This record gives sequence, C-alpha cells and structure tokens, in this order.
Amino acid sequence: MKITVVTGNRHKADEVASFFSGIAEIEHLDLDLPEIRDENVGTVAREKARAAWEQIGRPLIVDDTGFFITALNGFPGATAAYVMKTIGNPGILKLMEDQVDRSAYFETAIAYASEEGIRVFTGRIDGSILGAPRGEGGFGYDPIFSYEGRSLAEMLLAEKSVVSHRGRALAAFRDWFVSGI
Ligand SMILES: O=P(O)(O)OP(=O)(O)OP(=O)(O)OC[C@H]1O[C@@H](n2cnc3c(O)ncnc32)[C@H](O)[C@@H]1O
Repeated sequence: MKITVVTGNRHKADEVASFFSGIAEIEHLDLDLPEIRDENVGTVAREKARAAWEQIGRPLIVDDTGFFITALNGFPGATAAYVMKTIGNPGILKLMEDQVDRSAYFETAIAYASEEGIRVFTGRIDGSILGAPRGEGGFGYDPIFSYEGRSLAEMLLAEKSVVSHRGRALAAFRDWFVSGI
C-alpha cells in the first residue's frame, strides 16, 4: 500500500514517513494546491485533500497545522506559515517579551483521501513559549515551543512524534487505517 503525502514542507513529509515505516510506503509530492482561509485546520485540510485528490486520484494525505498563542488571542493560528515566512521566531519572541501568560498550542489536521472519500484526524499539543530559542532539531516554531521542560527542537524526531500535534493526529489515522487493512 502506497500513500502520497502532498505537502510543500519536506519536514512534514519526513515526520509522516518515519511514522509509517513498516506499515505503508510513503511518497512525497509537492503540488500547487489552493489553500482556503479558515480558522479551523480540519476544514482547511479537508479542502486541500479534495483538491489534491482531483489532481492525482490516488490515496493521499495532507496536513494543515495551526499555532495558537493565548496571550496573542490565538495569533498566528491558521496563518502560521505566513507568519513564519515574515516575522519568524524572532518576531514571535519580540511580541511575547512582556507577556506573563506563555501558553500556546499546535493543532494538526491530517486529511486522508481515497476512493471512499475523505477522513480527517486531529491532534494537539499544549505547551509554552520560551524566552529564547533552544535546540537544533525539528523545524518551524519547534525551537521556541516548550513541552514538559524541553523544546520540540531538543527532541529526536521519534520523541517529538510521541507527544506532538502531528504525531497524535497520525496515530489516530494509523489506528483507523490498520483496522481496515
Ligand atoms: O505545503 P503545506 O503542507 O501546506 O506546508 P506548510 O509548511 O505551508 O504548512 P502549514 O500551512 O500547515 O503551515 C504551518 C506552519 O507552521 C509551522 N509548523 C508546522 N508544523 C510544525 C511543527 O511540527 N513544529 C513547528 N512548526 C510547525 C511551519 O512553519 C509551517 O510553515
């Protein structure tokens, strides 16, 4: 069984591939997909999956991830990719300089499209924003997000996958997927 991961983000594809080793063959494909604007990662992922299915018509998954900071009223939320490209982690740390409430969370929706339609699985991780980046691993906001005393960038990929938003969404998908094989 082969599943195509449709994403422009190589790190996401790597995390999915490592999660499925031994269960399914994962292929990475970067398609130019229209991304709708919506606060709900599940809605965005479902629409991306529908568009990707129309283009390639074989089993695929897409991932949409949001990053929500409580003190900033949920910013950057669904605009996490744009904010990473523009102000990045230094900009977020600056916005958070005097904030006492450091809580934040990631939420990922994994949408799986096949002949039978589209299924969406979500996962979330709650943690806090550090004062300065830590760690060399991971990607995106990982160096500034702390979970139980370590930044996500200080974890090995396998460790991150056990606790992360993406790992939890993928675990829910995997449980459903293997029950149908
Ligand atoms: O092609 P797609 O799959 O859409 O790739 P993308 O990188 O644009 O993905 P998103 O729209 O889901 O954007 C979420 C942003 O949040 C960041 N991000 C996503 N997953 C993350 C993770 O596990 N750890 C840290 N940052 C993450 C990363 O910078 C992304 O650009």
